[in-house]
Amino acid sequence: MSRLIVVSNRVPVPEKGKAAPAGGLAVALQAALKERGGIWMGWSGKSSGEEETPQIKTIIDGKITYALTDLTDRDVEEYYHGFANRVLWPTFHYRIDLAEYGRKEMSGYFRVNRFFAQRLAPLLKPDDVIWVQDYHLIPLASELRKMGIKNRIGFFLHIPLPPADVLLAMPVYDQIIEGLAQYDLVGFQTDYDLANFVGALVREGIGETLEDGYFKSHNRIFKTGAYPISIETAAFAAYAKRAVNNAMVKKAASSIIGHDLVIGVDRLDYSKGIPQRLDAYERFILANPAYQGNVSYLQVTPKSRSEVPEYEAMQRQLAEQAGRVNGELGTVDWVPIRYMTRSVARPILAGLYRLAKVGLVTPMRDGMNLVAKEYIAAQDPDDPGVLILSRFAGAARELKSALLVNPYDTEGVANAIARALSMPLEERKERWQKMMDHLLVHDVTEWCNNFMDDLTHVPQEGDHAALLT
Ligand SMILES: O=P(O)(O)OC[C@H]1O[C@H](O[C@H]2O[C@H](CO)[C@@H](O)[C@H](O)[C@H]2O)[C@H](O)[C@@H](O)[C@@H]1O
Ligand SMILES: O=c1ccn([C@@H]2O[C@H](COP(=O)(O)OP(=O)(O)O)[C@@H](O)[C@H]2O)c(=O)[nH]1
Repeated sequence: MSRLIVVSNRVPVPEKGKAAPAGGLAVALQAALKERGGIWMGWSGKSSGEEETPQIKTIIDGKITYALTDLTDRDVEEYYHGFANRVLWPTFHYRIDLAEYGRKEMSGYFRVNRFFAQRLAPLLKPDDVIWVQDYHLIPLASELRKMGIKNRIGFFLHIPLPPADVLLAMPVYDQIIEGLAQYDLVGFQTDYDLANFVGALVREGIGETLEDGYFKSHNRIFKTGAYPISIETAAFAAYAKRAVNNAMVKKAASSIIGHDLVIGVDRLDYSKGIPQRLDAYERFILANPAYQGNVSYLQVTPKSRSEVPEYEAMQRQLAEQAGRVNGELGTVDWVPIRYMTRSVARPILAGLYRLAKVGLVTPMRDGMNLVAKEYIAAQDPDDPGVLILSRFAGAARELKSALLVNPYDTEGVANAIARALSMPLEERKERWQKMMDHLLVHDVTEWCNNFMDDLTHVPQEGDHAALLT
């Protein structure tokens, strides 16, 4: 069996003495790496300051080698904060109004990808299979190909892929698309993302669909597909069941006696629709005064990408908004919104999800949204809560028994909260069971296996020649 080489911006290096893994993606990829042996390469998350040529540091854990590199201050600024998070992230989340195009950041992005390719190439063997994760590393295959690397290379995009009119607003869209065409398999979260990709290229006359998901563009043939990512469903359900004994979960449980709990869990990001959600919750309380004093809304929102101005501004905006709503609606013995910016470990989150009668997941746009899936997995089968889910999250393509909402419709979301809190047990059970059955089959191991099966069977670079003539 050929080795697997995973490349991603962040690398979940296991920490000594820490039993709980970082998340479903890490669990699945580490399992695949353990089976085949291989390397997980990426950014260490640290800066080397001014030092221009940081070297790879390796950490060996059984059959897995973690290969990490620092980046210079300039690289972090231009590649990560700059192009990845101020151009690709907003554009791919349909927010061209927030995209900041700068030549310096664009060239920094391509430079860092070249640097990753230079560091990776000497570690490769001819039959290794390479799997690149996410928008930070789109040009990596192109750089590897320039160096003569012929291995099978797959790419999975964790975020949405917008339609042509949005995608093409990005000045370097042609280099980004050409970069994708250098892979052998390009995977998206949903059929909608895939259709947007194919539609954009066909409309612009730079791509052509072939049979079986194959696609022709930039003088290459590659496979495309939708591979919805998921969670380690059974394990997560077990965490939630066990979490009743956790001290923090017990404290939370005793603080909501006689109250219904509504929960929201999101990285602090404009794509997650948190201000719009707070508005909807406020509207719900104002329209349903009987719930005043009887419902608590816990919003867990760890800070993220604080160096990017839009994120920094949002931190202030949200704190003010939660404070204002609490000031206006709160009473001596009731706080309507419990707002936390500290992050919570997943096994504890599992317990908090289980306490909540309603899971509020209302992004304006989201690649998948694993919180939605975790909320379902964490429920008590005898008394499950209700998931309110934005139709613009990738998860909505699968979790069709959730209460699907449009996050731009404040009143619609407010009504959904009222409906969820009063939903009869039988309906809750029926909706939950359908979603849980789906997630037990379509878990993160299945996601990983499906992608790997396709990647190991696509024709290798050079074997397409006949098809191209
Ligand atoms: O690494 P950060 O800049 O701190 O950001 C954290 C991650 O955010 C994004 O997550 C996405 O992937 C999820 C799993 O596929 C998906 O459910 C979610 O909808 C996406 O937003 C990003 O894509 C990751 O690369 C980041 O590490
Ligand atoms: O305090 C927190 C908040 C979130 N998460 C985890 O972060 C992930 C968020 O993934 P999602 O796909 O919902 O969104 P992303 O942040 O990747 O855009 C989920 O596994 C959450 O359990 C966590 O461990 N602690």
